[in-house]
Amino acid sequence: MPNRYAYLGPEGTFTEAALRALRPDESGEFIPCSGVDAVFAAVRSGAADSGVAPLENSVEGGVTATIAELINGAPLLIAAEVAVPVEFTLFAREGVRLADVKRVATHAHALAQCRGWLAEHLPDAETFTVSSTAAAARAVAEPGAPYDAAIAARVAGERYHLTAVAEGVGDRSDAATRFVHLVRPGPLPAPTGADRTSLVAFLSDDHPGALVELLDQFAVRGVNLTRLESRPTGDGLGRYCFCLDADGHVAEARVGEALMGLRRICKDIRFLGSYPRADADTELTPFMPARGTSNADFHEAEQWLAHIRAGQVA
Ligand SMILES: O=C(O)C(=O)C[C@]1(C(=O)O)C=C[C@@H](O)C=C1
Repeated sequence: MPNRYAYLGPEGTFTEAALRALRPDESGEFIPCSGVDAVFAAVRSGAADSGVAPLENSVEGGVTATIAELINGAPLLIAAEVAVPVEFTLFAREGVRLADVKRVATHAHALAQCRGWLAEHLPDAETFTVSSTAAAARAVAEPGAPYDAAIAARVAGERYHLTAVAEGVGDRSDAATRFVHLVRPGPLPAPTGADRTSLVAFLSDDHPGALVELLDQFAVRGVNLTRLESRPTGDGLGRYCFCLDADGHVAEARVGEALMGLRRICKDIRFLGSYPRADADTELTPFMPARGTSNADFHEAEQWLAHIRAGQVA
């Protein structure tokens, strides 16, 4: 049976482009979902074997719907990631000129990345957010569409037979979104030497320095953090948990020990996976572990302790 992949649809989303880049086989079945929550639900229920969702954007930051699903509900693991460049085009039905555009639809994250362009070129246009950029393009293509134009990926414009009214409407031409491949809990991908570990930490109590203690668990073991985001737990104002991405794989001593340190000081930890880093081959500066924090250093110290415990004190 081919692999069934759930993704934020419909056809033509940036998420679909991410899925095409991520999937290990060419034969999979694509299951377009109407929201990130539906992607998670499909993977959790087994309706899909895995799913793809956007996690963070280089301009607008974290994708709240994905982060909320990762924190809450039945746990899923991140098995892989990919960064996709996001370039936005303003699409309309044939014959519509820029001056005719009064109502623009797109995804909230896309809108946030095109605000400057819209303010300059369509200052009077009303904007509407829909479930995805491709959903906006599809809606514009329908007869009697409630919108004049959609901001979407080039493939979405082609898929729904729209005409490009303006290209490169994003405020940053170098914008990129990081997508994650979600699976039900199971064996972890093997370490590659350039991996990332994601988790959510729930503090035991609120006291001065609580966040510093948490960060210290990584710092003293020479583990580099690549993302730290606080999200409300939902248990009342001022109650937050912390979503972290760290360099390295949980199979590495340095990362494993940091996680054990967190386990000792936190109320709860949700492990979200260790998986190959998408930017591994673009890394310019090789990672140099701080003194005493290389995997070899950890291994040597562990052996030393084992000898002492075994009564083999030299
Ligand atoms: O609407 C889409 O095409 C998506 O894949 C979602 C999404 C997002 O959630 O940020 C992905 C990349 C772009 O930043 C805009 C929208």
